[in-house]
Amino acid sequence: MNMTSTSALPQPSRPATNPPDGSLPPLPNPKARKSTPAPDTPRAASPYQLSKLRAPSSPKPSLARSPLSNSNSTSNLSAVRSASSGLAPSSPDKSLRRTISIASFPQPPNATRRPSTASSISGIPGTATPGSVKPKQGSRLSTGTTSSYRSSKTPSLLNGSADGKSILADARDPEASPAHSRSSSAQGSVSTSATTFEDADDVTGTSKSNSKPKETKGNVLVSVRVRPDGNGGETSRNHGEWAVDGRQSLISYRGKEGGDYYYDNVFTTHENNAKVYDSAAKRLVRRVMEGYHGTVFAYGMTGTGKTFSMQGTATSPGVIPLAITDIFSFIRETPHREFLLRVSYLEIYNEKIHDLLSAPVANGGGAAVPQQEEIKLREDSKRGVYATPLKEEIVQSPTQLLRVIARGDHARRTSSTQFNSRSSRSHAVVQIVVESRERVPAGNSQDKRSGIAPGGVRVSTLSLIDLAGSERAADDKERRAEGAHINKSLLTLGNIISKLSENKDKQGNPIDREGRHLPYRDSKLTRLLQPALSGNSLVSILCTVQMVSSVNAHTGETLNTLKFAARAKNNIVSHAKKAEEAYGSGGGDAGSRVLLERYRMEIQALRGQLDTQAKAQAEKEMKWDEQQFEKEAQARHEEQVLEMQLARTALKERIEHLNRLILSSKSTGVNSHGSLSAAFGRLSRMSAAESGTRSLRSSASQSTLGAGHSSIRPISFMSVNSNEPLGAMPFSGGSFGNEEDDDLGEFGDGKASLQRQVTALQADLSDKNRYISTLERRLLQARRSSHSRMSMGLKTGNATIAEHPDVMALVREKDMEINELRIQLDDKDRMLAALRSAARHRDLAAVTNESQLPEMKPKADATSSGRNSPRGTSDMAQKAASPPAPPTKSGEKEEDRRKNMDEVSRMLDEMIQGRVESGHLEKNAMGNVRISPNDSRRVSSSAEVAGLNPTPLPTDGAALGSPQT
Ligand SMILES: Nc1ncnc2c1ncn2[C@@H]1O[C@H](COP(=O)(O)OP(=O)(O)OP(=O)(O)O)[C@@H](O)[C@H]1O
Repeated sequence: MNMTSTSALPQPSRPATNPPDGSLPPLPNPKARKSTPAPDTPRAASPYQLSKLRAPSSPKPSLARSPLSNSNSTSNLSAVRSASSGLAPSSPDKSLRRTISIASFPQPPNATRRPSTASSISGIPGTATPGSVKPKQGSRLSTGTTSSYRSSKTPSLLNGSADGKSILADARDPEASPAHSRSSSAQGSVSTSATTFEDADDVTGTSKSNSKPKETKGNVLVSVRVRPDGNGGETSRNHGEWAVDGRQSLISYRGKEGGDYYYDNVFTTHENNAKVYDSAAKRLVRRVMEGYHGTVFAYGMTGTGKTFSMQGTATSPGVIPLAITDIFSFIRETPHREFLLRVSYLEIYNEKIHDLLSAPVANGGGAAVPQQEEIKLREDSKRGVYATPLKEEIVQSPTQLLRVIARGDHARRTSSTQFNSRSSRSHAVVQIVVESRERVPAGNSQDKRSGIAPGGVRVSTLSLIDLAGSERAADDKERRAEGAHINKSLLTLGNIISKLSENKDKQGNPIDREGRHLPYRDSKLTRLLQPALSGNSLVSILCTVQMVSSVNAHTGETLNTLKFAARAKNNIVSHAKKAEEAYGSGGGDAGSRVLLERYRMEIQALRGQLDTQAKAQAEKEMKWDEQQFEKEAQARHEEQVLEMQLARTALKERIEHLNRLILSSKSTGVNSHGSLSAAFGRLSRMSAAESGTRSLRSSASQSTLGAGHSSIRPISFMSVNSNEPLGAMPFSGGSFGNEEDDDLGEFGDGKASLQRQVTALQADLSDKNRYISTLERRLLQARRSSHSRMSMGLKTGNATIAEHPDVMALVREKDMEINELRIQLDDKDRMLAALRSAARHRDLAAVTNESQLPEMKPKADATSSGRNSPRGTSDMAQKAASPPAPPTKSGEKEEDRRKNMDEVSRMLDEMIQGRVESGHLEKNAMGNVRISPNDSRRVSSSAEVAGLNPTPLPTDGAALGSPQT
């Protein structure tokens, strides 16, 4: 997460005018200090493999050559260690450090060093040499020819020499650094405590300094590191007029203005970055984690190894990466507190402050990167001096932190100079703000939920500063301008340090011994360092020098650096104390900048919101459930309504269909005369009983019914369509023009399903069938009644005639005559038919005989031709009717005639028998026949209604009295 904020160097939570009472809790320190002036044995590699990390043999390696991604790998670390160990593979001072990767980030290496028998004095023989001071065992020397600077071994937070005095206090302080030996890690982590040296002075906690030690000066560490010769590393211990005694922390110069310079640490050319870190920065870093502000800065001439010491290389990480590793080690090993880290990175270039974390990534080659908005320095009573606006990034792992810093390094301005192919042209300030708070006990869920911790939030700042190197005027104009700014700021820094005193004005501002204000505002660097220089912070100054005997120019610069270091050691007074714990966003030192507190409050607020939202959500869900239930009920209701509607629609359709049928019936009647149509509509469904009195002349209708009309056509229509006289119908005729429409309407109705239509039609059909049967019955009745009426009408109509017996008799007589004539006529017809039949038979027999008797044919032909009588049926009939022709042979002719007569007789008998059977004739016992007494009446009736009686009644005739007649 990125966040823009402001950054400032450590600021006291209490006024600087109120120094702490008594001694500060010291770090636990081993009592045995053994000098381990091992060669520059590389410390275990750290993940700090960044763009600006420089390999000793290959300055300014690119980022691509040292990918950060390898940083966390234990195997890589091992590989790096083994590779780097090649520098002194057979050294008797070979490091015994053991580095084990723990969990997700690398652990600081252990410092288990054997007491070295090698001399820690570089350039100074183990034995006294002319012009030098022979160091005494167990004591520090302060002899010198011209001057002598001695580090005040004051019991302090940083040098651990106060341990003996404050052991009880330290034990009571739960937040003091864990025991120096952290080898108790469950995962096998190793000690992160500083490498220590066996030193009698430290054991007793006393100093052999000539001057009386000041308590608070122990909070400032000053170290000098000698860079190896540039010609392939350190090859000679002889620095000419210089003598370096790492064990004694002594640098002696035997030239002009020579003297002995004692410091807290003097690192020879053999000592590596790990040693430098352990001795110069480690304790400070751990104190920062405990709540103190701390500042580490590297000061020195260009090319002497400031950046090398602060950043290191991939194989030899410097102070910054080792500090980062230690920070996370501390966090991991301090489970009772929780931490929040944020980091910012700025540079002061040409007296302007730039945010290196907001800068766009440089396009390679170390070219100057266009910077964004300039950062201003501001000051307020609470925060002191701070830069704004400055981006701060919250980091959660060493890798992440290293990446952030690597990004800043990449953006930092560097250029090639006379003394350094990749010279830093700016002062770079990394600030790591550490917020910590007592962790809520694990079981206390109530407190955990409320976010209320036993203590407040403590905020401390670790400032890691790589200053630009002082340098002589360069040939290049740009370099000269940069150098001028750099030199000016460094000069200001030196001036301020030289004027530092414990004096303060009434407002608490530091003043020099003459009562003048210190010129912090003369440069951005001193302004930014003001809180640290004013005593609010633990301070560790690492001065780098290079002693090249052949280069005289270096001597002056080296002496200047050594003097700067000596003044810093003597003048800077630190009253550093633990930062106050902040409660709430408004209280305490950091106030609203305390992210941990802000986060706590934010978490609380968010929890509250979460609860509210959860409640709201629950209510919403309940409402939603209710709504869903209602919706479902509504849906069910709607479904039911729909079903009902469908049912109603179906019923309606059925009703409409039925109504349409009714209307159709109406329309077939007379749509223009509704009353009759309605009547007929009803009539069409009337049962036989209901319509029994109605008369329907329907012979035509009957024929129409069977005439192939559509079975679905209403019967009423068919009845009417029969062109019956209107007067004969129970209704008057009308327009049938709607019939087709009705039919179309019935079947063109898309709403009714086919099934319903079929059902309706079936129902209709059955209705019509019933109606047809009713009509048929009625027709039958009508015909019967018609016959009876006609008979009755005849009787009724003849009533007057019957009143006249003569007329009646006459009529009867005439009727009888007519009947008799008819019977005779019929008989004659029958006779004629019988005769013709007989003639046919005869002709047939004749033809048969001729075919059987061919020899007789000429005779027969001759006979026939001789009489010229015609042949054929008519001839035969004539023969049958007329007397038989004289036979050519008497026997045959007689036979034929007899046959013909027999046949005629038989036919007549059959006819008479038929009459007798039908009742027209009566036969008595004698075989004689006569006309039946009832026959005359039947004949007359039949004559009158011949059209209705298809069977003609034969009348008796006297001529038919016997078959012989
Ligand atoms: N102790 C050392 N051991 C090995 N090489 C070193 C050491 N100190 C410095 N160097 C090498 O010397 C060169 C210059 O070092 P460095 O850039 O750190 O100097 P600097 O003081 O930061 O210079 P500047 O002020 O110009 O930035 C680099 O190549 C670096 O690797």
